[in-house]
Amino acid sequence: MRIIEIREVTKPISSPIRNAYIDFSKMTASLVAVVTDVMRNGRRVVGYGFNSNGRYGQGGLIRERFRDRILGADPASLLNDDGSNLDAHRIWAAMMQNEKPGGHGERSVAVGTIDMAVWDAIAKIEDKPLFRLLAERKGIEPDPRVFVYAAGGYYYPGKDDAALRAEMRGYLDRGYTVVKMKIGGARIDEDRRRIESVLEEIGDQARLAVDANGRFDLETAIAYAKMLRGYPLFWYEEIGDPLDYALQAAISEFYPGPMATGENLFSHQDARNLLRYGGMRPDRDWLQFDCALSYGLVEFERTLEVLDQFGWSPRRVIPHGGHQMSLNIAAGLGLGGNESYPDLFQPYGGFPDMVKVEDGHITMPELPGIGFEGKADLIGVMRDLAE
Ligand SMILES: O=C([O-])CC(=O)C(=O)O
Ligand SMILES: [Mg+2]
Repeated sequence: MRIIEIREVTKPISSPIRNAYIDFSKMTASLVAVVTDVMRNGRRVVGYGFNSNGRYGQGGLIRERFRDRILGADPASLLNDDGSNLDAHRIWAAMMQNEKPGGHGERSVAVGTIDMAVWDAIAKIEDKPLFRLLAERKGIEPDPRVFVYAAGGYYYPGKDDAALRAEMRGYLDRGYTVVKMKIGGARIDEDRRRIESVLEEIGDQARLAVDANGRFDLETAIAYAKMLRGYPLFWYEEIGDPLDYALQAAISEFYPGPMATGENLFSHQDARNLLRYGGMRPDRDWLQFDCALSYGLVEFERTLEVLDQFGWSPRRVIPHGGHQMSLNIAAGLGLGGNESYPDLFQPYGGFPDMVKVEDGHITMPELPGIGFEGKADLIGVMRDLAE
């Protein structure tokens, strides 16, 4: 058994939307295929992965560094002890040889994208859904029913409050019970008006989360905290710079409600610093580490160990990114749920075609691997790359 090829293509996932920090007019994503020599159900096993939105495609790093380390390794050194499957931890170690510590953002997306494809291949070789494989390996029961929330509410040229309300209404109509909108890309009085109009639209049918995308300095963060704490929000997300743990800690003095952050922390060491210094409260706050941006599931398992050491339940993690990899981790390892972008970042985001949102939850289908084969538009572009 061996990996015979690794392919990468960088694809556009652009749209005219804008958060408080960036627009997505030039956004790209890497799509990766890990091609094996294994046959299952009459097909060659190919694992697929892609990186989450918000960071650009990583074709250079994947093609120039990480692919060749895997393909150059002794194939037997990448297998599990009995040689019956690939071993994600050994493949990860092969990718990371000769890499210095620190500086995680430089390579964590490239490694995380390949790691997703490796796990897809491993679960397909076992002919099981990834979430079942993960639970089985950990000796726990999977929970195929996963909480999901609808992320959107971006700034968009010409978008007024009526369009924002209509967008949110569309999420409620599709079964979501929590919706998210962007803040910090307009003046505070304008954001207050946008928030009030969404709250009026959703009434008691849903809760609202707001996301500042790391835009605020301390003064602005406090001004928003004082404004936002008057509303029953689901969470106040990514308030200041992702690495400014002192700012995050300071805001808990001003904002008693739930806060969320972590989508721009890319290693278990960064996660540990957040828990050490960020003043996050395990009884109400949320962590949003996204494996596809942060060295993959091999590293995410280390992050979950850090959480455990600091007394945090995996239920407090609702990853960023809206991809099926995190859905599998949520169902298999007991996370609190997953993000979803019902109208954005297609075909990469979203669920297999037969999956419906009901009362804010989805139920995982029984598809081998991550489940990409259940999403026709997605598996179409994947197979174009490698089959
Ligand atoms: O706009 C983005 O970069 C995405 C984001 O923060 C989120 O989904 O929480
Ligand atoms: Mg965010």
